[in-house]
Amino acid sequence: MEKVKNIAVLTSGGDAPGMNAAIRAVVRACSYYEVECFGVYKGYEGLIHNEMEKLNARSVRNIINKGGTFLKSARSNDFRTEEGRKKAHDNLIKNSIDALIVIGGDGSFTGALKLSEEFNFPVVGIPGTIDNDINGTDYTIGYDTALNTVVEAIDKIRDTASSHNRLFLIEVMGRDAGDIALNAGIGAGAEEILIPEEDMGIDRLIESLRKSKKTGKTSSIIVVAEGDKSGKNIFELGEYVEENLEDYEVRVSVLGHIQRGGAPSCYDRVLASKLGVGAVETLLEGKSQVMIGIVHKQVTIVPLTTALGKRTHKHDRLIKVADITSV
Ligand SMILES: Nc1ncnc2c1ncn2[C@@H]1O[C@H](COP(=O)(O)OP(=O)(O)OP(=O)(O)O)[C@@H](O)[C@H]1O
Ligand SMILES: O=P(O)(O)OC[C@H]1O[C@](O)(CO)[C@@H](O)[C@@H]1O
Ligand SMILES: [Mg+2]
Repeated sequence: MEKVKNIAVLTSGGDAPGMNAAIRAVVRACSYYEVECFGVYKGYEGLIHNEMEKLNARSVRNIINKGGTFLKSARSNDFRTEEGRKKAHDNLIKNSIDALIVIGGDGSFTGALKLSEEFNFPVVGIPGTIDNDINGTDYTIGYDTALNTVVEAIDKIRDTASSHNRLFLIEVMGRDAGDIALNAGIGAGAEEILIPEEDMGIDRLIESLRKSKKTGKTSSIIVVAEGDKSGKNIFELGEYVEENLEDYEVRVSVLGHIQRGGAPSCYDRVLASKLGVGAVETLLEGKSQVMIGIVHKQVTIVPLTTALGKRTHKHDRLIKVADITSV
């Protein structure tokens, strides 16, 4: 691979708090290592439509503390097609860009890998998603902030649940991953947690709630991940619980997109800074088709194919902790 002189960076998929901090770190690492940096707007959509501009160290001032992504993000259907990726590649070449950093989730990495394989173009991924659903990294950028947002929201709901002796079902994000539900659920002291990776069974849920009522509980919080396996949406689940559990008034709360916003936590800012610098250094070392992640506090480099593979990370221990601590 020839020496990298011009690097482009984009954010893609659902935005996540800390994406700005990651862009800032990429831009400033480029400045440190004296390579040009281009910011691409609106993820792969912007690449297809040639929406990019040169960034310098001053372009990214005062953004480390801001949620969202100033480069904007998008879900691009066109990039899923070979034709779309060809347009994107043509624009990279037209702007003399010789490597691309993609900050995003699993879908964004899948797209990056395809682009790289089809055109032999160097890419490095930085995991940026609140879902924490990427293999080969302990944390993704935005996850810690989202957890804190969820815990704060559940704490507030607990106040009203307790005042009215009610049972609340609270839906959190996570189509395929229970990380937010499980960790925020434990952190907020939820009685039950439903996640996509584990089918608890509705009858066991009712039984368990009935038991805890008998032990003197007067209100309950059930955290439900979007992709839970009950086969019912959260409102249907709420109705089912109300019909099958005596003496409880049930309410449903969907936390929604507040989980994606807000100022990044210090953890996410530092993580984003480490991974942003690591991504530029990795490209300058001539590596490609890899993700920069964090494992046991160490920045690590793993193939994108590994990042996209089945997660080795298991929830078993946390599920047990949740069971023991929620009685
Ligand atoms: N199979 C694929 N082939 C090509 N491009 C893809 C593919 N999957 C996803 N992409 C591209 O990546 C973009 C982002 O993917 P996706 O919407 O799955 O979000 P993500 O990166 O997984 O983030 P999050 O899950 O946090 O929202 C898609 O809009 C699309 O442009
Ligand atoms: O509203 P959107 O952008 O389609 O995204 C919703 C999805 O994105 C995620 O928040 C990840 O960013 C998922 O947990 C959620 O299912
Ligand atoms: Mg995803």
